[in-house]
Amino acid sequence: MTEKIQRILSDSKGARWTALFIVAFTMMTGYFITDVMSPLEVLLDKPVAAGGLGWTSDDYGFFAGSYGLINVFLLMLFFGGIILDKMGIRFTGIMACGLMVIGVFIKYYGVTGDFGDSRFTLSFVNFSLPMSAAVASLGFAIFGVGCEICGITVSKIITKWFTGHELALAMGIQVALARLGTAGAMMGALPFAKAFGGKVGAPVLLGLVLLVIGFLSFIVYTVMDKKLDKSVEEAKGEKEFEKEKETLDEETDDDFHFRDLKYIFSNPGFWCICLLCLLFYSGVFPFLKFATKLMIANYGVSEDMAGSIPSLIPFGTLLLTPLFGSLYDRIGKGATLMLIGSAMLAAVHFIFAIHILPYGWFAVIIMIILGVAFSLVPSAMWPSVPKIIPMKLLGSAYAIIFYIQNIGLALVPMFIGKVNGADPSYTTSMSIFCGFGVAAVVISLLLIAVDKKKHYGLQDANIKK
Ligand SMILES: C[C@H](NC(=O)[C@@H](N)CCCCN)C(=O)O
Repeated sequence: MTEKIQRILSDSKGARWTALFIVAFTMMTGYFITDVMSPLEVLLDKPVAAGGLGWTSDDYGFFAGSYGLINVFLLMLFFGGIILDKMGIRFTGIMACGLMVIGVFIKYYGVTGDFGDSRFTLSFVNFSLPMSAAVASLGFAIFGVGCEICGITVSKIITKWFTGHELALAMGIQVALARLGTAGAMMGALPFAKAFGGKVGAPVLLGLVLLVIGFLSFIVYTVMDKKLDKSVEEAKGEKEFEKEKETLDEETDDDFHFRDLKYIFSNPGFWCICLLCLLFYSGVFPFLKFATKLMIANYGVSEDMAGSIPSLIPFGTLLLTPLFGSLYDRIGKGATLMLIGSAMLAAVHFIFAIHILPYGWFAVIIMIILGVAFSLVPSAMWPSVPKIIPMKLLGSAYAIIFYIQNIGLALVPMFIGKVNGADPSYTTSMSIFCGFGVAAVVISLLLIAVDKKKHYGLQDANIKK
């Protein structure tokens, strides 16, 4: 057994943590870009003559939701999972990073180009956007395809290196670093734009530069990935090692068959996780897009500080996601962690909806609680998927979960943008977000029941003693 431990690269602690930090950095740059425009709504809606882009809250809602448009309507994320399982990690990761860079480039052109008063109009569906919003949305949608495919690739990479080791902790740390990207964007984008004369393009350009560095770091990872595969190949000949290999590396094309997808689709635990993911994340990521303006409108926070309060959510998750992940590794209770997180999400949005204590300090406390919820659910949800789905289908499984989640990420901001236009008090939108939390609680309870019946082991520790 000891001899075996020295044979695959992923059994070296140093190697697997290095691999993790490299790909986590790539993801972090992707998350920075995802939210770099979230605190900028206050600049975007200024008239063009005043240096803004003249977007309405409806335009902004469309832009925010465009992230998931191609993923959802062209099924790109679904195909991305199949590409990942068929073509492997290296090809898919590089393709995804390339898409992210192209998307941000277009988005940058959208927010900096001179489009005058021109509009993009589809009269047959009564749809019209300022041209800058249309171009930026196109870029964001292409970026969204790359970012989501990169996300499932990174999840598969972590599972490949950490199965049988600190899987949930590793996933927790990756998610935490990604949140650092979100927090950096939420806190830094508005001051950065203001430092450049209120130019929306400045933080986007910064994000583009970071993203290119993230792309380069993924290329470095592909070298490690090759080495891991080689080490597995070398050990392949040894009989006692065969079984381990099956679990640890499923990169070979012949292992994936389309007919196997029915295993995913017929799995009730998988559907519970999909629904929970859709509901929970619909209550968090789209909320972040509107939270800065909510702080100004309902909590009297100054424009300069307003982005810092929602940034407490991702900042809070920095420590807590790995902490809860490590708890899950050692003690288990993954499904219970998801239930508690969902209940906290519902409670927080309920408090926002009823407008009690309209003070900045109170908003800070509520955001911290939301940060805890946003650590609990992801730290347990993502490492639970490999307990339900075999490794060779993991890319497809994560892709389907992300696909369903993207329906929320695309449609909820568009809907909330309209709702906020009609009810600027935020009561309606916060009640909708609260509804997502309540529904997530119901699904978490269902997941606990299904786990009991099917023995997935969601309540068991991940580290085998
Ligand atoms: C790991 C997980 N990622 C996702 O849910 C992504 N589908 C969404 C990413 C949105 C920002 N790019 C998470 O962040 O918890």
